[in-house]
Amino acid sequence: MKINIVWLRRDLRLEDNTAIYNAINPDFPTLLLFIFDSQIIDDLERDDPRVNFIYDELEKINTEIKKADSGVLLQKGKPNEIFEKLNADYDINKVFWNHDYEPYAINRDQEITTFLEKHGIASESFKDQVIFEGNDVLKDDGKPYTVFSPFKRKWLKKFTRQHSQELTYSLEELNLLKTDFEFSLKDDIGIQPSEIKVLPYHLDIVEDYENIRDKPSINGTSLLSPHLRFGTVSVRKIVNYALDRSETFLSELIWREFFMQILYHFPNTVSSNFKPKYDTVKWRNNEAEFEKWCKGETGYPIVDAGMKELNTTGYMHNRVRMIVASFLCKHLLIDWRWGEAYFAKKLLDFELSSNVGNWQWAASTGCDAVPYFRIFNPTSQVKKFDPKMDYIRKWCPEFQSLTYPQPIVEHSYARERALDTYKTALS
Ligand SMILES: Cc1cc2nc3c(=O)[nH]c(=O)nc-3n(C[C@H](O)[C@H](O)[C@H](O)COP(=O)(O)OP(=O)(O)OC[C@H]3O[C@@H](n4cnc5c(N)ncnc54)[C@H](O)[C@@H]3O)c2cc1C
Repeated sequence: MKINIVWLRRDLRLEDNTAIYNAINPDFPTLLLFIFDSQIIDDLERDDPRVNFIYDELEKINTEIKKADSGVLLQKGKPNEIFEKLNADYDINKVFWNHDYEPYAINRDQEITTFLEKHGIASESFKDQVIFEGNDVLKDDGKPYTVFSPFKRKWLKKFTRQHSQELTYSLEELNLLKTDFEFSLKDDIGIQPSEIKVLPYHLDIVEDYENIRDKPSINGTSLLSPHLRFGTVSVRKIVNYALDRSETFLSELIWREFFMQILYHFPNTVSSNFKPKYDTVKWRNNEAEFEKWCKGETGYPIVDAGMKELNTTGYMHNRVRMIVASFLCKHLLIDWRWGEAYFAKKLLDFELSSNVGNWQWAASTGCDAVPYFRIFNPTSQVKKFDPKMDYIRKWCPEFQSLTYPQPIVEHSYARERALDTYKTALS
C-alpha cells in the first residue's frame, strides 16, 4: 500500500497543522514521523529539557492517534539515512513537511528533497510557523526590511483574516496509517528525564499585556515562546486571539517574524555582526567574569536573579533578558556570541532567530536604529521594573546577606569604558 508521510519537526500538534492538512488523501493513508536528528541531539545533554518536551508532546499526539489505531513513528539518526531506511520499508507516495528557516534546516531539507526526487518520491513543504515568511513582506524595492517599525507597518498592511485562517479536520478525516509498532521509550532514544519542564502558556494576560508585561515579579506574559518554538500551538490561533485584544501583544508576535526573516535573508548574522562596522569592537572577553555572569554572581541583584531564574527554570523574563544581555555586552564588554551561546544552551524557548536578533540588539551590533549609547543601568532598571524587589527576592534572596558579592564592576566606570570602546571601534 502506498502511503503519505508527514515529517513533524517544529510543529508538534495535530490541530491546525498545514502539512498534516495537505497530506489528507483517501487513497494514501498518512504516517506521522519524527526524527530525533543525531546531528542535533548528540551535542546536547541526555537530560536536555527541550528534548524531553519534544518527546512528551509526541507521546500526547501518539495517545490521540491511537484512537484511530495509528501511531507516531519515532526514529533517531541522520535524516538522510532514516529516509533511506523508510524508502526500503514503505512504498512512499509523497512526503510533507512544514518550513523551517534556520540555515541548518534549509540545507537538510534540500538534501532530503534531492534524495526523494532521486527515488521518484514527491515532496511538498508549507508555511506554517509564521503568518509571513521570507519573501512575503519586502520593501517596495523588493529588498528585505532590516528595521522593525517599517516591517511591522507592511506586515499589518498585508495582513487579512485569510492569513490566519485556522485549518480544521477531524481525526477520522486524517486517514492515518494503521500501525502496530510501539512508541519508542525515552531510554531507547537515549533521553534521560529532566527536572526542568515547559510550563503551559496562558492568554488571560493579553488584554492587560501592555501594563503588566514589563514587571518580572508577576506572571504577566504568556509563556508562549517554547510552544511557538516547537509548534505545540498554531501561530494562527494566537494571532487570531491577539487581533482584537492587544496591539502590543500582536507586535511582539511580529517581532518574532521580523527576526525570522532577518535570519532567512542574512544567515551569516548567526555568527557575524549585522552591522560590520562593529567588527572592530575590542571585547574584553574575561573568562572569570563570564563565569560569574553565568552563575549569577555579579553583585548586581537583578542580573544575578535573572541568571538564577534561567539556570533553574530554563526561562527568563524578557525585561530581565534585556538587562543581563546589556550587562554582559556593555558592562563586561564580553562578545554577544558568548551570551548567545549560553542562552542557546539554557533557554527552553531557544530560537536561533530571536536569540541572535535580540543579542545583537543588546550589543548594538544588530538591526536597531538606536546607536550604541543605550546602556541599561541595572540599578535604575530595578527601581522602574521591580521597585519592591519581589523578583529579586524570589531568585536571589541572598542579595542582602553579608556574603553577597560586591559589584563586579562599578556602573559609571563600566558605562564610560563601554562608550569609549565602541567609539574607538567606529573611529
Ligand atoms: C537577549 C535575549 C534573548 C532572547 N532569546 C529568545 C529566544 O531564544 N527565543 C525566543 O522565543 N525569544 C527570545 N527572546 C525574546 C523574549 O524575551 C521572549 O520571546 C519572551 O520573553 C518569551 O516569554 P513569553 O512567551 O511569556 O513572551 P510574551 O511577552 O508573552 O510574548 C509573546 C510572544 O511574542 C514573541 N516575542 C516577545 N518578545 C519578543 C522579542 N523580543 N523577540 C522576538 N519575539 C518576541 C515570543 O514568541 C513570545 O512568546 C530573547 C530576548 C532577549 C532580550
